[in-house]
Amino acid sequence: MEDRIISSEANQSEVTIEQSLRPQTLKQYIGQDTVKKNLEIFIEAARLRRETLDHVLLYGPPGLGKTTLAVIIANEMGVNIRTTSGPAIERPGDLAAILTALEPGDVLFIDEIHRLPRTIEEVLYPAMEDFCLDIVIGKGPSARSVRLDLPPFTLVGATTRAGSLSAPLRDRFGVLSRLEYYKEDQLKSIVKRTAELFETQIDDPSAAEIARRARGTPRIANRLLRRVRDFAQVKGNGEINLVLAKEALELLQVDRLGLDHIDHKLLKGIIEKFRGGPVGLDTIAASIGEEAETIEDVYEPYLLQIGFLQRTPRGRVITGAVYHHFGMEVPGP
Ligand SMILES: Nc1ncnc2c1ncn2[C@@H]1O[C@H](COP(=O)(O)OP(=O)(O)OP(=O)(O)O)[C@@H](O)[C@H]1O
Ligand SMILES: [Mg+2]
Repeated sequence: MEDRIISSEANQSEVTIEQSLRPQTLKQYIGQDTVKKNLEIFIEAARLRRETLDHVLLYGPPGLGKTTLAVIIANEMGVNIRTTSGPAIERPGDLAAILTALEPGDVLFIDEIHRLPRTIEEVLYPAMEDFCLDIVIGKGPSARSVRLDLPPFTLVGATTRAGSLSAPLRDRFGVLSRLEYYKEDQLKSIVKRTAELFETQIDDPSAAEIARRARGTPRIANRLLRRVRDFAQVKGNGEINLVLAKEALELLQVDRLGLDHIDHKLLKGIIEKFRGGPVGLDTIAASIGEEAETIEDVYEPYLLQIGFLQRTPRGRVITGAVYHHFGMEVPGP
């Protein structure tokens, strides 16, 4: 799969820059008002009672701010954060080592928690419920189980696929927060905040233009801003205005709704080869030479979100909005 400028996943070179852009407090965190309001209350209550915060599960598409929020939770609680991920924990011993090294009240952040092996999950249950570990010492007939007390901690789990989480694990989280795609004005605020951190001048219409094409995703908004800023540096004096912004975005081949050539290929393929559908996922996949799974996980979510594509029992269907977007006439029934 090729690299796309509008990919919602972080690319290798972005990791460091993203860290420097992360808001550090709930106040600085733009949007996600429901999630924020709830967390504010739970954090305040836990602090007043001098207790650890309940375990928190953050779920939602890539790039919406799950990792950012995990760091903020630790900051707001005034504790340390220890970060790991589902696939990084291979044996029960790995998890035991992490858990026993925690300080009382710490946040343990497990990213991609749906990829935790089942055997590890089982070690996690008593740790989450009673702050203890059951470990087996020795082998064969002389093996015995020992119970180890752990410091109280808050587990913050993040996943892009809440559906793949086992029910017993999901049930052990006290707070479940779903992150939503951002609205245009929220993304605009994020773009302006990032520009300020970059010490780059950007006018309002340009920030709005970038926000509109960012597919509801802060990660994409920040990435587009960086590319537009490069363009403004080379073609102008570094300040971003609407003419420069539009020219840069045109060059990046991101259209006014944030669609790129792959989206176009997919949508036009369905129009031209299947008269707008319904057409089965596998048929689409074969016709444009992509894996069905890639289409479902990577290409489709945003097209469904903006109402360009619908999933029906008989297959995928294009909506009238797509024809409008391409300046085509909507075909009759
Ligand atoms: N609410 C927000 N306000 C300002 N910036 C944000 C917000 N949410 C996310 N960002 C920015 O977007 C970038 C991506 O966020 P983050 O890494 O937290 O996403 P994620 O949900 O963890 O993604 P992934 O699923 O890929 O792990 C960060 O650099 C962060 O600065
Ligand atoms: Mg993350």
